[in-house]
Amino acid sequence: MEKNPTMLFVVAAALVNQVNEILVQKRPEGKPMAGLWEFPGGKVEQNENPESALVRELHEELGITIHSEKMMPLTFASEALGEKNLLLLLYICREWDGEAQAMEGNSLRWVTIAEMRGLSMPPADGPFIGHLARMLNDGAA
Ligand SMILES: Nc1nc2c([nH]c(=O)n2[C@@H]2O[C@H](COP(=O)(O)OP(=O)(O)OP(=O)(O)O)[C@@H](O)[C@H]2O)c(=O)[nH]1
Repeated sequence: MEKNPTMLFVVAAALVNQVNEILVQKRPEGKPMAGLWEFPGGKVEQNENPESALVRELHEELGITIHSEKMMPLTFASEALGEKNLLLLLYICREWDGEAQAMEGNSLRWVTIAEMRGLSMPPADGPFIGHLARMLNDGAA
């Protein structure tokens, strides 16, 4: 990471419940892209790998525990973000311990794919919806 300080590594999870709804959270006021709905997650810190960053972020944000063997890489997005390039890794996860709660006060919603299509989300997330739709319709996740 030190060799490429312009790259912003972010991990996020599509948490899917038993009725194929996906958890999204609203970006809080005061943060860039405030008010947009996003997948829970955040920046990978130095000396962290993506999976441990995701475990940490979901615990901080939602109070749940996920296990790395239960998270499957789904797809990624690469996009200019200010002076940096965002590399956003999306995982899909159907099993975790605990019940998701808004630990940081963000609004949370469980939405269907159809509902997700109607939400305002960060630009990088747009293509994720089609990937998720295919995955859930195939019954592969
Ligand atoms: N978590 C998350 N971040 C996303 C998504 N899509 C997307 O463009 N991002 C971008 O990825 C970056 C994640 O930063 P963040 O501010 O949430 O990260 P963080 O929790 O580590 O925040 P912090 O800087 O306050 O510690 C933001 O620039 C955010 O806009 C998404 O679906 N989920």
